[in-house]
Amino acid sequence: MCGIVGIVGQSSVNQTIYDALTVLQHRGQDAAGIVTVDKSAFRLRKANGLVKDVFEVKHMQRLQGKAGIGHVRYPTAGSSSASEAQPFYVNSPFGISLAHNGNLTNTVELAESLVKKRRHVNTTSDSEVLLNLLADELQETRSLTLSADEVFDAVAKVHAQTRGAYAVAAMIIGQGLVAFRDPFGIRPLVLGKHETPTGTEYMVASESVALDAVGFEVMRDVAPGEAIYISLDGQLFTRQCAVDPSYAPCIFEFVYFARPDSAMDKISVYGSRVNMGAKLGAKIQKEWEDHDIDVVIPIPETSCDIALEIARCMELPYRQGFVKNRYIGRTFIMPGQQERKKSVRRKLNAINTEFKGKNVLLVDDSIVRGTTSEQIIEMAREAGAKKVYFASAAPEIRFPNVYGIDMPTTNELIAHGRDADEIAKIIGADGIIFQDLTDLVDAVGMENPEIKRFETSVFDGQYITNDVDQAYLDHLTQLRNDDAKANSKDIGTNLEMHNVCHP
Ligand SMILES: O=P(O)(O)OC[C@H]1O[C@H](OP(=O)(O)OP(=O)(O)O)[C@H](O)[C@@H]1O
Ligand SMILES: NC(=O)CC[C@H](N)C(=O)O
Ligand SMILES: [Mg+2]
Repeated sequence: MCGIVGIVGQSSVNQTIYDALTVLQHRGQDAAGIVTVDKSAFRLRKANGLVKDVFEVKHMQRLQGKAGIGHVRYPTAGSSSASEAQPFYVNSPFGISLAHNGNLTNTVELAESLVKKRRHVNTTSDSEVLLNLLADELQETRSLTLSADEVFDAVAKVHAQTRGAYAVAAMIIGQGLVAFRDPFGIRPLVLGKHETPTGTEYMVASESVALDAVGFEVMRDVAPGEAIYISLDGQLFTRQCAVDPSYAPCIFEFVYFARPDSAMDKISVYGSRVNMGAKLGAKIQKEWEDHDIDVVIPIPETSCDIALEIARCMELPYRQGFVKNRYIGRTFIMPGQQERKKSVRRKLNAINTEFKGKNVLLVDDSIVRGTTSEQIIEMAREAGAKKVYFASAAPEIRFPNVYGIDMPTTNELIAHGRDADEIAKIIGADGIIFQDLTDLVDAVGMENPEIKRFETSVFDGQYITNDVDQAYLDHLTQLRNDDAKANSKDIGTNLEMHNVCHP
């Protein structure tokens, strides 16, 4: 899902960006990077790995400057090679560095158009394409000092050509920080500030929790299609740059990706998860009137808030039957199925006494590939459970995601072409129940009734950008099935190309 941060500060920003990235680590565990503006030069450090491993003291010392951007990566396009870690850099015009959360759906066409404009894209990343597109539009301005309007005009032209999902923070050397969000606001972006004796500092980030953690006050969400420009002397400008913007934020952010202590588009992630629990609890009671469930047990970590509410609604005990190893990251966003599979048992362990002789209802936020549920049910039985029921706070996921979640192929989705009974059989559950899509939309939407629509394509196959057809999905399957990804891992480890990235 990737996390992005951008700051124009009054003093060194390296530590603040680092701290913000650690708080956004749940959005991407594969690679991390920071770029700062040190007078007239960019300082860059990026590599594969977690934030704590990528940045050593020597890197932090080199990341000087009062403005910068940062990124944590969960690859959803291109390869997982270190050369596709972000931020990306182009030297003209000015020198621009860009961090992107999301996924473009017309990368191939855009890349072809850039070739015709004699622009070189050195990796297979859609984010590098986006950077070159922005650079190309800024190139048109010809002025040595950019006005906010010139920056916004360039963003408007980027919107006009780009399809898909994108929340972006880009630093233009000698000028300022530009941040923008796609016209549907599929990916989140929030703006905040911090008053200091020498002036106001501004920050953009994927989630409000990043601002909270570094002492910035949340001002508001960046609107769909809107761009924010903060000049390096600290002036804030904003403009709507899309022709027909309308809200359709990705509902999966609320189901799984975002941290519960974040608010996105004025929707409390925690609140929406509690609502999901209430809706699902009511459905279970209605559909399984004579159930024999003894206890509700969450599958840590994301589902805990949901399971607690289900238990409350059903007047059943809630018990933490699984203990999570805090040193293992999120399994769903790991790059390969082998790794994901191995990690479940390393990550979660059952407390036998909580299962012995009981009929348990296991709760998860979602079932995607079924990697977690299948192994967890096995563990529950090994721990002595009599019957194991399963509840998912999201409906059946039957369609690929093309907007920044790595679910590119239908075949890997356990619910694709299967009904609930068939899914229960595969994962070994005695019964399974899924949230209805209308209930999920209500659960999230009731936190902010102003948002009338969400991006729900993984559940209903309706792609909001209207440009996704079967041919595109087939192309994606070819590009990003597990075998293709495994083969492309080592391609292009060309970090040394980046002249500002020292070892
Ligand atoms: O059906 P699957 O393909 O297994 O995917 C779904 C599971 O993956 C996620 O957990 P994850 O371990 O990534 O993170 P969490 O600790 O935040 O729950 C999600 O919360 C589900 O448990
Ligand atoms: N999850 C994301 O937002 C990924 C951003 C970009 N598509 C990449 O793969 O690097
Ligand atoms: Mg989970």
